[in-house]
Amino acid sequence: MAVNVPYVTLNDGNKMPQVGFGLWKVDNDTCADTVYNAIKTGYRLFDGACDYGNEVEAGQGVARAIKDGLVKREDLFIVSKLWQSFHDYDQVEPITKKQLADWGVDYFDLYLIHFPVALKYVAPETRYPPGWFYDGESKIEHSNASLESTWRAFEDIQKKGLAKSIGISNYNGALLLDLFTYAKVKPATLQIEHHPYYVQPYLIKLAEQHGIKVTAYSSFGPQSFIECDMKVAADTPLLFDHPVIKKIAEAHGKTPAQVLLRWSTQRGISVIPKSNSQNRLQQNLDVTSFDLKDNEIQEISDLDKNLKFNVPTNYGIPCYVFA
Ligand SMILES: NC(=O)C1=CN([C@@H]2O[C@H](COP(=O)(O)OP(=O)(O)OC[C@H]3O[C@@H](n4cnc5c(N)ncnc54)[C@H](OP(=O)(O)O)[C@@H]3O)[C@@H](O)[C@H]2O)C=CC1
Ligand SMILES: O=C1CO[C@H](CO)[C@@H](O)[C@@H]1O
Repeated sequence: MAVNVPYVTLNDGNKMPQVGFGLWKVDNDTCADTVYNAIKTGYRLFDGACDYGNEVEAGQGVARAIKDGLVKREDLFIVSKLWQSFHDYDQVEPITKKQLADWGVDYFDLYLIHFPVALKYVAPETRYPPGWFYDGESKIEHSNASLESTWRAFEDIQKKGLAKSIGISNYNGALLLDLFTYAKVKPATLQIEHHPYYVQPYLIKLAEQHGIKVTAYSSFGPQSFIECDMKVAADTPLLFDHPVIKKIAEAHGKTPAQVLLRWSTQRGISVIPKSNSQNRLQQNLDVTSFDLKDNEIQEISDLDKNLKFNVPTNYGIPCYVFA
């Protein structure tokens, strides 16, 4: 049976499901079916990106669900992101339109600046207009497109109705404060890495003080410590194996994954887990049927190690803006 998820109200009045489905690492050949099944299971928010390379297939899943009468377009909340190589003011509207065409829809519910670092690919290319997408061989340079001009382009695509809400991802506190000096429209959401090993309480507080809703990505933390600094990993169990998480999961008769998602949603933070398994997809959606006690939330928050693992390397070009 499909599960109903709660909605959060954004600072522009739009309503966003608090639990969504993340599309990173969803294979192209299974993506349409995965999205279709997720809709059937009750997912209404899909978190995509140009960089994930599966927006066409995700759109096919959406189109099939609409054709079969499972949902209407307005029931869905489609999120996409601007990739780093499209930050120039003049690139933003054309690439947004290209991504909308890939999805087969005429507006995004939310469009985000993916990373606050502008790049340019100096190369011929295949998938996008010349120089617009990485071909695996070209030279990459930093671009001098300012974040202010990219945000201005975002405000303009919102005015044109291409995105109902606009937001940012991977901004730190300093970049957020800088944005407040020039933004006419405040971001509706900030999407960041957020799990018990990387809590970022001050950044979250700053966003909340300015009415910006936070979305957590990588809610389960690293899946293997090969992804992290091994020195940190030595005394750091995977979150699914952590005794505190396991103890709380057992106390509630839930899985560690559900506890990790509930730790965020109960504090007003949205989540976008991805799963290729129908069973896990179903269980990740059902995160609000239990409440953690205040001391359990605190115990989980106390696991913080300031351990960020999702650091984009972008083929050797520095993109690290985190403190
Ligand atoms: N803005 C940004 O820069 C970023 C955004 N994102 C977004 O966030 C989404 C989620 O982040 P991501 O880093 O992929 O991490 P997730 O937190 O979604 O973790 C995904 C991993 O957890 C496994 N998993 C999922 N559900 C369960 C469960 N119930 N029990 C056990 N294992 C489970 C999945 O395996 P399996 O599929 O086998 O179930 C997969 O290996 C992305 O899809 C993307 O949309 C992610 C990173 C950066
Ligand atoms: O969103 C994403 C998930 O993380 C990856 C690695 O940092 C990014 O490249 C990707 O765009």
